[in-house]
Amino acid sequence: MTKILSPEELEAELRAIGAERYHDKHPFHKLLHGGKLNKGQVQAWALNRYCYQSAVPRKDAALMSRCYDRELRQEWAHRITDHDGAPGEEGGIERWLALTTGLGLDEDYVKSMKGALPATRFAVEAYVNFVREKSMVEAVASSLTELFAPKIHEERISGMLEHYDFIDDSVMQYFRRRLTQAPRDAGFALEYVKQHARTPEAQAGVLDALRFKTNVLWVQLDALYLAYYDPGMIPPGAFVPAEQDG
Ligand SMILES: O=C(O)c1cc(C(=O)O)c2c(n1)C(=O)C(=O)c1cc(C(=O)O)[nH]c1-2
Repeated sequence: MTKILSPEELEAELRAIGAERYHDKHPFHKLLHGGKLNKGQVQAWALNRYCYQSAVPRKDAALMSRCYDRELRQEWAHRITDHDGAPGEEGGIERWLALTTGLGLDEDYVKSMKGALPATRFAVEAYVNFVREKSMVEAVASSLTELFAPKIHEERISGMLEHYDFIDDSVMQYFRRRLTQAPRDAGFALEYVKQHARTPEAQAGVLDALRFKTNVLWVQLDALYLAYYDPGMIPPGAFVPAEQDG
């Protein structure tokens, strides 16, 4: 029989999952941050990652549509405008497009997602569906990878600015903004999960939700690695970097 964990023990288990499985451990991220990729490979990463960015507000809207707790909705709502922006105000998706445009990609092509890898599209849609279908506490727990995001964003800002002459500070604004947004969001989600997962079954569910989400992130980097690094197996229809970019 599984025993019930105290809120502190549950937090420790959640953090252990991040320490073992978060995508900062993936070889593709090490290549990206360490300056080991060429411009075409960085373009491929950025245009695939656009799919994730554009799915995040949809998954947050899916969560809100099923939520009967007004206070939770009140707290969750800003996540949508953080990404989509408000009228006259820039959001995360526009900041992401500043990065892809700065890398020389056509905005309409990026937004069309036509060049994205099949695995990227399946993975991000699996995240939206997970949030649509699972319990509220599992849906909230699936966002908890964000507990581990600030460290990777710091590494990305410094690593990419240092190593790539085609990256400058103006296109890294997306990550700078996330340095304050992610801890606030993750802190709230962690408290919610600690308070609401109070049976062994619910606790097993939230731990699995976080494992699921680390897989959503990991598999996207596996696909980038195989298509654009080694062995260079680009699926039909996916983005092909221009010759001069390496
Ligand atoms: O660059 C990254 O490695 C990274 C990871 C994650 C994450 O851990 O899910 C998010 C983000 N960035 C991010 O920028 C973001 O807005 C975001 C929202 C969410 C979420 O699950 O609601 N994760 C993430």
